[in-house]
Amino acid sequence: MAASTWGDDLAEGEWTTVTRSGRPTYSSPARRSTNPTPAAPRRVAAFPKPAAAPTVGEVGEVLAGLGIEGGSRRLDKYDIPVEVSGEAAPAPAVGFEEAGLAEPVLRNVARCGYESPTPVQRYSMPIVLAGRDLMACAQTGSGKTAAFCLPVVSGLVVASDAASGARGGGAGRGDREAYGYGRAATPRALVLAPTRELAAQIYEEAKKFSHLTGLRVKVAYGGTPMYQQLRDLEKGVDVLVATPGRLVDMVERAKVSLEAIKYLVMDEADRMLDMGFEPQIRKIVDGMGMPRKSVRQTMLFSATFPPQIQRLASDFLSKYIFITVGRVGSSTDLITQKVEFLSDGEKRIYLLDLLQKQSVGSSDGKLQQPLTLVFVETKREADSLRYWLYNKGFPATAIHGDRTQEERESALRSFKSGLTPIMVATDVASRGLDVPNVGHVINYDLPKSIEDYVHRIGRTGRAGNAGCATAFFTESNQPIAKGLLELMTEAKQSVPDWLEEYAARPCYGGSSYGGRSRRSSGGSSFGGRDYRSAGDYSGNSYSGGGDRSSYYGGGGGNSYSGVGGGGNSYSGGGGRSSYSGGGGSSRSSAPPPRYYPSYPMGTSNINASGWD
Ligand SMILES: Nc1ncnc2c1ncn2[C@@H]1O[C@H](COP(=O)(O)OP(=O)(O)OP(=O)(O)O)[C@@H](O)[C@H]1O
Repeated sequence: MAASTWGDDLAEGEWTTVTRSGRPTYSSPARRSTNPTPAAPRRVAAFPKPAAAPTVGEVGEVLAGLGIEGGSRRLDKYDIPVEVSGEAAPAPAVGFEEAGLAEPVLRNVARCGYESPTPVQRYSMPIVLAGRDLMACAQTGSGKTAAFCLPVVSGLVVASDAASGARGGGAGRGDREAYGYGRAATPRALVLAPTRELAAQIYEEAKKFSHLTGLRVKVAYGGTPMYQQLRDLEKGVDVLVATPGRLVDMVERAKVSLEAIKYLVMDEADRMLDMGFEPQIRKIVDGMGMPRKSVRQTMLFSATFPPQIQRLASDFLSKYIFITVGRVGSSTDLITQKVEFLSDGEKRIYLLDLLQKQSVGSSDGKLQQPLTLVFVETKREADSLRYWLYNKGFPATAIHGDRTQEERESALRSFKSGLTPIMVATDVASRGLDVPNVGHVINYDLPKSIEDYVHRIGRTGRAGNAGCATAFFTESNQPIAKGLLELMTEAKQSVPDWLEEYAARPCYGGSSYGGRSRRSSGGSSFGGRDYRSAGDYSGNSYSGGGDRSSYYGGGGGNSYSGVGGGGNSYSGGGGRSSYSGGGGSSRSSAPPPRYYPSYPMGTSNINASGWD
């Protein structure tokens, strides 16, 4: 192919992403049709959907290509356990209307095409609307953003209406009149997120939920000139979404005041309170004029909440309610997980093998590739692997902290659109990013902590869709073996014998692997059970730890039994590993836990003789 210098600049029309028909249907992103919008229950115009690469059904084809059955299953109902602890927790809402959201917010929910709330939304909305603090642990892709945005936006709308009523109607929302050029912006809600891309994503969601409410939603993150963001803030802000570093900078320059904060939300809260961010977070919450915890309302959300982080987080909360949705700190059942034992030297060849197997060839020589995220440990490796893949004929882009913000955004756009369906990433892309229809997450380098693994694989299998994740395990990953074994067993995945052996070995290095993190590495403490009830889960429980909540759909009783269901062989070449997915935890007895490459493959797109 006539490759351009970089994956991001890939010439149009050369590659395509997987289509339902299996035929190559590549066209420029501008011409590509958008996914059908689900029927809105209320009569309002739906928000336009951005052009996205493959559809849900198409991801199913990817899984089928990898030998996994049932991948395209769209779940309408999902039986999921919910646990609630804390004093006098409000009952969950059945639907958005029953939750008590303000009318304009309900219209925006309908515009988004959301028919019924997900479990984390059902439980969170009444808690937040009742003015309670909340720590919520819910699986990746389960709708946490709306779970905090909707009640916060609704609360602000109601407060603004009350204030404007007290003033005798009149102008606008809230204390808009108090703003002016040169004055510090005084948001009433602050949402903190650990990465710029996640802040930008939450901002877009919050804007949708605030549409036609009169609320002003603004965003502030680093890597872009501050003056533009400041000019925007000077026009007034009700909801500010920010990364901690840029926010501290703005407050120190007296451009933003935190004195009017009524709602404080930390998304990916366990990451935010990990060693790297904690000092900044403490400064923002305790040292920059924000109202104290009994005055403001504080909400912490994540898919993982190690007990030691919960303990730390409880400093910021007042008489809070804790909810866990889904199995404790686990990955979702929607993701079929597989782990391969490799040496470092085998990784690249194996990766090519995987990518090749999931490529679907077509009559005119074009290849189709599902959206695939490849996680590596270092920025250098991200660049190096991306070049290498590109030279092997795979359109890849990369995202990591050494790229400029413009490059990062361009990489993400290129990935989302399917122009470069492979994205090599460091952990900067592991949390929160919601890219529809990512079919495969490959942990080329496993992370040091099991929480990071949970978040990484959570980039697929989102919002009721299926996905798959493959991990490359090397000798040096032994510290994570125990956590991985527990996680995979709990998610009813096929676990190779060798992983059990590694998990049983004594692990030196303890729970602060590398000495840089409070997070757990290999142990079982990654979960989300309320640390206040450790060992004795009896007190103040709303549901008694077993309410089963329907997911993405009203009514009930359908229970989801796991992805796949039947011993499909994943690997093809060599036939060493079974990728059976659902149907109960199984132990596959793996012959020698080594990878024997099935190359050369004689494919049209890979220069099989040119591996390095
Ligand atoms: N009630 C709903 N009905 C249908 N789709 C929904 C609903 N709520 C959220 N979604 C969609 O589900 C997807 C995942 O939501 P979101 O990004 O909030 O997940 P998350 O729980 O924050 O995931 P992560 O832990 O990875 O950050 C989004 O595309 C969102 O639009």
